[in-house]
Amino acid sequence: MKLLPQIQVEGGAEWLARTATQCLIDEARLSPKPGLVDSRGNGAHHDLTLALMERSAHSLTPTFQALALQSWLRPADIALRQTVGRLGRVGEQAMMAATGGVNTHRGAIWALGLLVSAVAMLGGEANAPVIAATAATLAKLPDDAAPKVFSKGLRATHRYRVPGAREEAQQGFPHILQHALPQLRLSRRNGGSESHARIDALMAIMTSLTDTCVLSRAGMEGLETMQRGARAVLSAGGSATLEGQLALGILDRQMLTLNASPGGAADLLAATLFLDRIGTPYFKH
Ligand SMILES: CC(C)(COP(=O)(O)OP(=O)(O)OC[C@H]1O[C@@H](n2cnc3c(N)ncnc32)[C@H](O)[C@@H]1O)[C@@H](O)C(=O)NCCC(=O)NCCS
Ligand SMILES: Nc1ncnc2c1ncn2[C@@H]1O[C@H](COP(=O)(O)OP(=O)(O)OP(=O)(O)O)[C@@H](O)[C@H]1O
Repeated sequence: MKLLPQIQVEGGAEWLARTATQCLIDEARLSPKPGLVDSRGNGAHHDLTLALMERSAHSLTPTFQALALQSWLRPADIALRQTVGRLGRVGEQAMMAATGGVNTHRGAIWALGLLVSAVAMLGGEANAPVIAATAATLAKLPDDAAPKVFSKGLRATHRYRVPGAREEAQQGFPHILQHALPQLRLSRRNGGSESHARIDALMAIMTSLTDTCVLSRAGMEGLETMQRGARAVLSAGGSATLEGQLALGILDRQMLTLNASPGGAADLLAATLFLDRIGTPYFKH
């Protein structure tokens, strides 16, 4: 691993932060996403808009930059875990200040924050499996300074005995590595547009994620509807095909009827786009 002058570290951190923000914006604009905020509208959300999501994404750039700078070539230890936890909470405050108190990106700060830190720990250059494994090592460490809050996500994981956002990270983001990235690349190879490939990657996540946003709002019926509907889109040939688009339309209507929104899957799509982009390392530009 090469040691870089501070100016290059700062440039690398800035690039990581800008890339993470751009992935949040790309995710938010991508359409049509069932139940979620997209370029068409607010989906199942009454307090979210695309403009708010974009404002929130921009408010997080300094947080991602600070995470990258503080993590640069550092080992995964308790001291770094505490720093990352503190910066993540500062990011949540910045998000809340930018949105007037609306939760636009809590799950996304968690997933992308850990991945930005992991790339920086690896000196700015690594492949997706190594980055995800490094992020998992960090996520598994305890953060004693974390306030003991009983969140909606935690309540859903206890009630339904399923893994949530914490576990997804601690397991090394299996929905990104085993579902979303392979589907993104397969759909691109099959000649679909970039938007179709991204929608298919979202569907691949939704086929099996236990998304606590969906569970909190629509229970197990909502989760099963999401997983079944996403499988139907992919087995119809994906969103580039007419059959796939029909299945996607059905799923969209079902999610709206159930007031369900796969916010966790959306976060993991943004994180997938980030890992996909990091495949072209900054220092090789
Ligand atoms: C772990 C987090 C996401 C809290 O999770 P929890 O499940 O308790 O609560 P909450 O309902 O507030 O948020 C969960 C969010 O995760 C996303 N999500 C839901 N289900 C899943 C899933 N199965 N996999 C991944 N993400 C999911 C959704 O966006 C959801 O809104 C996070 O807010 C946290 O604890 N942050 C502490 C700061 C920190 O340590 N940061 C370090 C990295 S920056
Ligand atoms: N395009 C998107 N549309 C909606 N949510 C998204 C989108 N992208 C990511 N998310 C994620 O979804 C989460 C918001 O979901 P939700 O509104 O269900 O959370 P909540 O505020 O805890 O619950 P509620 O709105 O039911 O009170 C955010 O943490 C965010 O990271």
